[in-house]
Amino acid sequence: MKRFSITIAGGGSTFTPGIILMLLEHMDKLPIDQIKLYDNDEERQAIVAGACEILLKERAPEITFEATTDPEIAFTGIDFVMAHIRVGKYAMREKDEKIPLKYGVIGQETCGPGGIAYGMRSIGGVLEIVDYMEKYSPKAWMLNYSNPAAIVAEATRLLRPNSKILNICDMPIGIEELMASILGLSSRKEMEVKYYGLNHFGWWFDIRDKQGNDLLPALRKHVSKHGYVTADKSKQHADQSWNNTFAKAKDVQVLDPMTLPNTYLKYYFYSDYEVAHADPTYTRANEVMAGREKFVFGECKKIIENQTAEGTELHIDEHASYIVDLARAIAYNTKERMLLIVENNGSLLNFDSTAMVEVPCIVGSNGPEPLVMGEIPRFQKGLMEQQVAVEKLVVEAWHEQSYQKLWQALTLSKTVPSASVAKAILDDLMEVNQEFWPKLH
Ligand SMILES: NC(=O)c1ccc[n+]([C@@H]2O[C@H](COP(=O)([O-])OP(=O)(O)OC[C@H]3O[C@@H](n4cnc5c(N)ncnc54)[C@H](O)[C@@H]3O)[C@@H](O)[C@H]2O)c1
Ligand SMILES: O=P(O)(O)OC[C@H]1O[C@H](O[C@H]2[C@H](O)[C@@H](O)[C@@H](O)O[C@@H]2CO)[C@H](O)[C@@H](O)[C@@H]1O
Ligand SMILES: [Mn+2]
Repeated sequence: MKRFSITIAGGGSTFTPGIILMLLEHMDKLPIDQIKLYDNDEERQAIVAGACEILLKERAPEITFEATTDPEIAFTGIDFVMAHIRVGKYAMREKDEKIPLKYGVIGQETCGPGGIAYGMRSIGGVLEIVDYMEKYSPKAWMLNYSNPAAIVAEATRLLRPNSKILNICDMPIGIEELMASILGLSSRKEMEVKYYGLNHFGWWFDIRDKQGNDLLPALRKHVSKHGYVTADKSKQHADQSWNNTFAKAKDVQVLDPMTLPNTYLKYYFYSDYEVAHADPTYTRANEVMAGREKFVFGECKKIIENQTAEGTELHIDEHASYIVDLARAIAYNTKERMLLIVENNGSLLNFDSTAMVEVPCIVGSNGPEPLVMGEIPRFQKGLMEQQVAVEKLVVEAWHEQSYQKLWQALTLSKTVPSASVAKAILDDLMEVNQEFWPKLH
């Protein structure tokens, strides 16, 4: 049986150890010959890599392991690139979140001005990795979950139309796990869903069990009272801020009680509430640096110091097993049904055929085949048209180095109240992003 060679791009990510542990757990489904870590920050990656090397030697010595900052070494002889880079790292995420809040506007990683600023940084980084992959391993596939996935996906559609890249997000997966828990099902895989939207901006409109029974009414009843908060404490997020987001889905769902919403719609429907409840001096970036980053890097350092991973608290990121499902779909033509971010091309009948939408697809060796989700209602269509225009304008702004288009993008974002506020935020963001954005004219 063929064993696969994988490069993790963004090797120094807080998610790398959890994903490697997850890959080890699923070796029966996707046998691995080699794992390489690639990052452009040697020092940061060295800590994660040092720990992963020890962990792999102890738990799967048959896997060859290497960490590098050299693209030729990283991308030669591989089958898959799993990409989770964060251009500008948490220092820039903090600025993305805090600058808009100064103007009373949502400060969030992927929604509103913060997501636009992050998109302007990510496009170049992701395209560079696609190009390395195509140069050194032209048959490989890139499984991308670097954010902001909506903007990154539009950039690859427009600027690398023939590349073998699949854009995927774990947020619907996380929410479906909560739905399964709410329904008392053992796994989200017991549900078959119909969903439409853009990344971090979508709705479930049909959810059934394998016998075809309609599960939506029971879920709607629960969400209208508790959002996606489930009684099973083991399924709840460790961070209160995430649990607040899951609870807020209760208010988001009211806008269209016939569907179930993605949680991040709260930033568009309840911007005033979210801004009022944000601390402009301590945002999610600060929470993540003090929480996930400190924990992961602390544990990695302990492993290196002790020269063993025995007793480590690093844990498997089981919900990331969707990445194995995706790799298997390509490798073994499994025809798995998965939500991916793909070119619409008629999946949503009354929507821009060139928009990158999030819809169920059948995934096989030749990539994804989007399923037809039909016509979308006027409310969602209006919201999505506005948001997809923002995303396309950002990509055009990056490509054409256009200040004007980026200003339009910010002005069009539902989270921004006026063109003058958009300009003030843009000028501040441009100032701190000089190292990362193309020069705008
Ligand atoms: N779509 C999803 O479902 C999903 C879920 C979780 C996280 N993410 C994304 O995964 C990414 C990583 O998140 P994190 O919180 O672990 O961030 P992190 O900052 O801990 O890790 C990102 C790594 O990328 C590296 N990097 C930055 N630019 C690079 C480049 N041009 N080439 C190679 N490496 C580069 C950084 O040095 C860093 O080590 C983010 O984009 C995040 O938004 C996506
Ligand atoms: O603020 P962060 O860095 O913790 O998370 C941002 C990411 O959020 C999503 O992933 C969530 C997931 O939806 C949720 O269920 C839970 O399990 O945590 C995940 C992140 O820790 C989202 O899909 C990503 O794109 C974001 O980067
Ligand atoms: Mn996501």
